Amino acid sequence: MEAVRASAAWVASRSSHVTVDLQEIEKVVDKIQGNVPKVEWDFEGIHYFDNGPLTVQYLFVLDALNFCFWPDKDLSYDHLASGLKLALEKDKTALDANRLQNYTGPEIRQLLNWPRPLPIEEERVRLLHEVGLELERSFGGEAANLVKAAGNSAATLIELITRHFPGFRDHSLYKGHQVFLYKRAQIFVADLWGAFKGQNYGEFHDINSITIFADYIVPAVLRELGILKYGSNLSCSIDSNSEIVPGSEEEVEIRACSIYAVEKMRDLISKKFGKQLLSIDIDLWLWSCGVQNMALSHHRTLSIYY
Ligand SMILES: Nc1nc2c(c(CN[C@H]3C=C[C@H](O)[C@@H]3O)cn2[C@@H]2O[C@H](COP(=O)(O)O)[C@@H](O)[C@H]2O)c(=O)[nH]1
Repeated sequence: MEAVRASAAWVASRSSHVTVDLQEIEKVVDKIQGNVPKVEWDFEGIHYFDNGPLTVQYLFVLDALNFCFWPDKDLSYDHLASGLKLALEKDKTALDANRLQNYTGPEIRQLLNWPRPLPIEEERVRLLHEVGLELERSFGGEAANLVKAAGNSAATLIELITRHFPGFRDHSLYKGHQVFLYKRAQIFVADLWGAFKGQNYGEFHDINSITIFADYIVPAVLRELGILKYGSNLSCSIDSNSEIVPGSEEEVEIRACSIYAVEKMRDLISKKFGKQLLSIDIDLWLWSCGVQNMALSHHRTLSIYY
């Protein structure tokens, strides 16, 4: 994930709407004494898990749809995770590759037991079809085979996912440079690692190469901590719930600076306290703080990537 780390640093060094405050990072690191509170994967108790290939299929479909919940104020990630879990418990074939290729918008709603159209529903339909089709074409219909093909390397798995599934190619252009963010591909690796506790389908020798997952919750937490500082125009837009245009400098800076800030935090913890933390663990801590703070205002971008 060197491309993610390097391009995020490139953006951070040229950023004008967002600044990373290194002193605030140091204050936070000192306050927690280098000990990031441990948050268990599935602390919410909402995910499907059977310790086998169906769990891998579940997590891949989950992360294919793991984006943009905020336009419906009653909808959250939890509905997606628990909705797919229930659907699978009722019918073990619900996420089979041939079924994924044929779902319609209303059928996905039914699957998730959601009473009205989902945000950017047509894109969710298209992405499910893409996942079903390519899993069938190249991986015998099973996400478990995709994971096996990566040979226990997180970087290889992300490379395979982004090569085979265009919907996971979370790139942007910033001042003429290509920026790699890979939020949903990386979170899939982290979900495997968390669910299978680093064993079996969750065993990756290079799990430390993963960065945080640049969504709309973690940047809001970093801003609340004082680590990210926004310029006054951007602050006003976010606090008044105006939409931030996808691919705009503001949006790319928010996401890239979040990745960069956490990598800096990780380096500092290593230097000062001699602890080698995973970005995944920092991410889950920050994200769990964010989703518990209902008052947090986050940036709003219509995006299929996060
Ligand atoms: N950085 C980061 N972003 C994450 C997650 C997760 C869930 N991870 C699961 C894995 C293990 C845990 O037990 C979690 O259940 C979702 N998101 C993002 O949040 C947003 C949804 O927010 P709201 O509208 O309030 O539900 C949306 O962009 C979604 O893509 C994460 O872990 N890290």
